Amino acid sequence: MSDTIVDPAPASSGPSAVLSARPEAIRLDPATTAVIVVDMQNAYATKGGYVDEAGFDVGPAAAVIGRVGAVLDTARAAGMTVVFLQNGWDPDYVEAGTPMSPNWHKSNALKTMRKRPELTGKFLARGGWDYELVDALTPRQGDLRVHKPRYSAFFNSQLDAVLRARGIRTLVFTGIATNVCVESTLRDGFHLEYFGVLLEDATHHLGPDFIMQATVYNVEKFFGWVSTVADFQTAVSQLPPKE
Ligand SMILES: NC(=O)N/C=C\C(=O)O
Repeated sequence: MSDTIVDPAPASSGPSAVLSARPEAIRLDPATTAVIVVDMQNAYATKGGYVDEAGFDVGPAAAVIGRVGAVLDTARAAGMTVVFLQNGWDPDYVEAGTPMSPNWHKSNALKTMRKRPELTGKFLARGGWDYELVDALTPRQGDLRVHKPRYSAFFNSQLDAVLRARGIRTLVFTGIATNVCVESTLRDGFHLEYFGVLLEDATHHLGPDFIMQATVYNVEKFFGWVSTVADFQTAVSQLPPKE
């Protein structure tokens, strides 16, 4: 582990915390840091939702819900911005695209509904249970919600504008799925000059375990920093509480 501390907001004069991370520690300034909660919707974290019905394992999501909640309590107390992302489309699936869109071909939600017509309209439609955030992670006053129609939250969404308007420089990632929407958004954030931190145990992947390891390797080596919920709590809980 190196002694370097990466500082995304060196001009900031307020209190900051140093987060233990790989490959280097990173300074978190609460005024310029947002916790991004990726798609903690029934679709991705609850039995009977889209990924469960499509054959993926949602079992580990229950523990992730608790860990994300703990991260949010710590972040809100320190005055960090909290952004909930919600993946999906309008109830008529216009935003999902036509066969001219790769999304129409690759989305396992759309494919499962085409294969099992009795499920048509159930998955990821705004206004439906599957699209809703899990009950335990209901947004609080001051938290932001951003709708997104593709894996990366930086495409066809308000995310970049919302973050820039608040002077956010650092994005702390939690949510599902590590290897799809979390990684896509962290990567695109890197290309837009955001500093991305993955709290690995506050995420869950879709697919075999090696795919989680691949994302962690990619983030640590190429796109950002990797840390844990306990290290985030230790660092951020030492900050003075927000007035
Ligand atoms: N939230 C996600 O990572 N979603 C992954 C797959 C999908 O939405 O089909």
